[in-house]
Amino acid sequence: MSESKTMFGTEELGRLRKVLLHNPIESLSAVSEENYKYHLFNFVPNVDQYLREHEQYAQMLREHGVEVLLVRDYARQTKDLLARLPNLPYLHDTAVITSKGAILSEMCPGTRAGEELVVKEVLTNIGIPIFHEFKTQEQFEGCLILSPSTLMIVNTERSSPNTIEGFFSKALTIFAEVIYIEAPQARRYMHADMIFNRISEDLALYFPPAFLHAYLINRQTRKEINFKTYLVGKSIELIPISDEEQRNWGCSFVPLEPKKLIHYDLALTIKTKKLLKERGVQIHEFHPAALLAGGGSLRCLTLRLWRTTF
Ligand SMILES: NC(=O)NCCC[C@H](N)C(=O)O
Repeated sequence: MSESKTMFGTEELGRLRKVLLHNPIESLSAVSEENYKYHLFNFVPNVDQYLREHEQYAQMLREHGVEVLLVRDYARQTKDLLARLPNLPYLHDTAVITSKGAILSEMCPGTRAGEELVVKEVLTNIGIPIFHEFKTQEQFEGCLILSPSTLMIVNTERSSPNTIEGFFSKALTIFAEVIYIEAPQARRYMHADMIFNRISEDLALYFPPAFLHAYLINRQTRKEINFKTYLVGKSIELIPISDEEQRNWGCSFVPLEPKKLIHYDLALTIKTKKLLKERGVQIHEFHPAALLAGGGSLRCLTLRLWRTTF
């Protein structure tokens, strides 16, 4: 395989090398007292402060050796769309990058519709092919790669079960198995990273009440499983987080490398931080204020393009 072919893909749980971010200079001031709910914000952001915090986060990634690409440097034909997409910074929801190319989301109707057009152009200009894109009437806002062999898809309020069903066979051309989770349809569980995330090969955080049903799907069979038992059988320890931690994006962190994360300082309680420290986990904390307006975590702000084994 040539070097350029290996410069994207996030299946490996090793080091985070390259990400895509978007600082929403053109769109954020459009979010007002009248429309912030329509725009899926929790409150009206302080624009200057939001952009400052976003830059601090980008700088933190660079200091940890991560290459940071910006949407504005790669969007050409779609540049005009940047002014009307205030949620474009939450790039994590718009695509998942495999070593075969991007699984491009189909954002729900409303304020986020159209983000995928920008992301498609940007990824193409970066040199990342599109492995799969959905039809315009479908709904799919991301999934989680657990390992080179396992993809996890959660049915949330931002996806349609039919869309997910139609994607299984394509997903199974890359992954040996798909874990499909039915979660409660509520904003607090809007995307998969709100209920589960892996810290290393053998450790993960999760919010048990969100796992209503879990299914294991491979090319031959489909069966209901107990999510925890299945992962414990693969020697993965699952640490449950509390209701409050889940609401504070407890599972939604950015793994820099196994057992080394960037996370909001307010996401986890002292008790969980202690459990993680005892297992050798290092957390680099970031304090958000204006960033909280958008209702997303640092992970949501980060489209991970490339991770390597080491
Ligand atoms: N993965 C995530 O949970 N993303 C956060 C997205 C926040 C955005 N304002 C939204 O509601 O879609």
